Amino acid sequence: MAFLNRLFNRKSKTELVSSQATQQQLRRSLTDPNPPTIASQRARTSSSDERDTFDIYAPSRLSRPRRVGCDFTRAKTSVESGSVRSSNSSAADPAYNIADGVKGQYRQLKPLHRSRLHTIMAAQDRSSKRTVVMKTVYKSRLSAAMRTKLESEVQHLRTLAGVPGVVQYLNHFEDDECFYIVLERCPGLTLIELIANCGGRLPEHVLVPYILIPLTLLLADLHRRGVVHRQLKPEHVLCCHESASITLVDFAEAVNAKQRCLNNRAGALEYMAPEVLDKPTAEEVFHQVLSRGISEEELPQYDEKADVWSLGALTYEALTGCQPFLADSPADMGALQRELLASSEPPSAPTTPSAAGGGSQRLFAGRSLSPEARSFLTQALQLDPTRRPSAEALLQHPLLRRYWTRYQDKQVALLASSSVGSVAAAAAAAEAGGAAAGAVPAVAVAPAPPPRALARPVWTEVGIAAVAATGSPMRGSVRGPTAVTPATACCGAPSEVAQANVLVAAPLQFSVR
Ligand SMILES: Nc1ncnc2c1ncn2[C@@H]1O[C@H](COP(=O)(O)OP(=O)(O)OP(=O)(O)O)[C@@H](O)[C@H]1O
Repeated sequence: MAFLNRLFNRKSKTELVSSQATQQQLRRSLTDPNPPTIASQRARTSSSDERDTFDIYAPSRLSRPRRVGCDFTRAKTSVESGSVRSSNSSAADPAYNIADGVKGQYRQLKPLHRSRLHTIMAAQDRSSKRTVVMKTVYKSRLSAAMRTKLESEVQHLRTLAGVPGVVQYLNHFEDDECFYIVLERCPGLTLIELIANCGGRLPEHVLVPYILIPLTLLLADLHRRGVVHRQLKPEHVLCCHESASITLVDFAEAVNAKQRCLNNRAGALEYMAPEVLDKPTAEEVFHQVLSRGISEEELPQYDEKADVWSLGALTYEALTGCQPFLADSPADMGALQRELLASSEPPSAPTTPSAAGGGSQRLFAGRSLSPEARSFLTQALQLDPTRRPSAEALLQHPLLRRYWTRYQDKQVALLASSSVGSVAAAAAAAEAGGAAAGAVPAVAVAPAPPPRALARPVWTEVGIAAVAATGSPMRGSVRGPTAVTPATACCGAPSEVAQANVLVAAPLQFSVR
């Protein structure tokens, strides 16, 4: 933990600003033979950061071409101009509705990130004083397809409200010029910043228990719900030291595979799975369906394994400091992936990590990775999605099992640091939820989705409830991320191991609405 403290504290000293430009620079520094230090990054941005103006990433300040910035003046003055629409409470309808004055509820603080289409601002809710993030999307630059995507993002964020690890949706509205989505302001650093702060790569003992395990748990949870994120990359994973949690942002490309076909290319090229690379774009799908009269179901599909590939690419980058695959086009990327993974052998059984990773020589050449890490990457980066394990199966991988105790210790430390009030509330909830049955009671008291501020304590409290109601603290050994479903936990004998598993599996199991 001391090591993590040092990593995260560096952020406050350097005052890194999350932005596409900064993050590109960070990534470049990871692959540079002579990477600029964080201090030099700071020197490059400090004068503008201190001014806290809208031009902090003016093109002239960047050594590399970037997309043209937005017209912030217009965004700023739009507060007063025209009507403002706000969301209603119906989760089924993400339409932006009229409600004058909603935008005035938020005081814009500073930009965190901007692209051609939108900007992401830190803002403050004037009534609650809560710091939030406001995604402002410029209507004039939005195509019909993009608007649909935006509505789908809101829909997903609302459906996933309260799921630990998913950025919390707070509000959405529009005025004449922009759409606005208000989200919780996730604390901490993006994974790419964390990697940079750590000198270019993360040690396995930091990455696996604090980031990879929670991220794999979250993916397994999302996939169980049918949601495929499709844009998993280090910039979208926010890592918070204080709450020892990760948060996934940007659900713009997310799709619920139970409701919609996954047949179009989406996501960031560097993290895109081979089976996604050769798919048509959303526009091409649209035209194919229109012009050829075929239904979407007839087009080639892919599934949630695409996220598992991205997880593998992200893990490789975090451990080595280099992106595994870099190419300029989907075709080149496909060829590169095949070339680097050509010698890949069928994945070894998860129980024999030392035997795994024998293939993929080119990808791993010169990389110092443990046998378990090589095995994990070999499996997650399987070219054939049918041979790639699911996120849930990866939870049983030796790499994750090796650090499971450390992950669990972190959860127990969180339990210990929870307030007395939380314990009392959780114990009361446990009692109300059937603690009298003597079985693991937490299952019966899975709480309603909480406000995001409570998202982490939810499963913590559930765990506390389990411990409090059974009178058994975390004593027994934990066998790892055994998939304990509420049903099996209820029916099975409430052994210490079962309790511990419920506690450990809580982030995965108790977030269901
Ligand atoms: N809720 C949030 N809390 C804190 N920071 C955030 C939040 N949402 C986004 N960010 C920051 O803004 C950056 C960009 O966010 P996001 O990916 O949603 O925007 P984007 O324009 O869609 O990015 P891209 O298109 O490059 O993927 C993130 O990498 C992160 O640094």
